[in-house]
Amino acid sequence: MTTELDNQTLALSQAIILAGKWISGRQWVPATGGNFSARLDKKQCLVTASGKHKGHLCSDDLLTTSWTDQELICDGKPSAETLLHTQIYDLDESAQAVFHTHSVQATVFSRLIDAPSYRFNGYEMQKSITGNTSHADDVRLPIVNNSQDMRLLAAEVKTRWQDNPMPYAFLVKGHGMYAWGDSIETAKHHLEGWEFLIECELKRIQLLPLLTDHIKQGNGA
Ligand SMILES: CSC[C@@H](O)[C@@H](O)C(=O)COP(=O)(O)O
Ligand SMILES: [Zn+2]
Repeated sequence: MTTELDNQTLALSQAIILAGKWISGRQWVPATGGNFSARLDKKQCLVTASGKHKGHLCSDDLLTTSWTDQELICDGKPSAETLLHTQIYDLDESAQAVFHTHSVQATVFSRLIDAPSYRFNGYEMQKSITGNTSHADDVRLPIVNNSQDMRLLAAEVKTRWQDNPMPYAFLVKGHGMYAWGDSIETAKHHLEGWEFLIECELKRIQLLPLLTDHIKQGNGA
């Protein structure tokens, strides 16, 4: 049993380290921003240690952490935002991995929107988010206000979830994105899908004031 757990921990650590290199390569975790985790069981996960560069993680930077409600038990200093990860695991029993990123596009976009969520519609890539089957359907990305108090932020996520289960991601205003999935691979797909959708929408918003009827009508004969 112990050997089995060690092998599972080792495999998940390696997968998170690789994901960190990929995410860092996309410029989504500058400096020591971002944090990652993978579920070990119902109330235990492997989470990145606080203050590490997420593109250069080693296996010692992945800490086994258990929790009950908002109490964390860990031999070490887990991510300052671990409570958001554990909140997601508690709210979504299917969640197996959580990635938190600080991309420029998600950070800027979240600051432009003065509403609790943003509606995406018309993008084929909406189908990269589990449960979405058409570009023609709406998918709303929640935006929660930032706070340095993780208990407060986790409680806010819980309240918002109870109103509307979240589409495997949410934005924290002026801060970044949380994305998750039922495996490390799916969590990466959700992260990449949402980053793509945000980038498209941000570009569309930027270009809208420059759009002329001439361009709209196909740029002439
Ligand atoms: C570079 S400061 C960013 C932190 O305040 C925080 O938002 C973050 O994402 C990383 O915190 P960490 O404790 O390393 O997991
Ligand atoms: Zn952060």
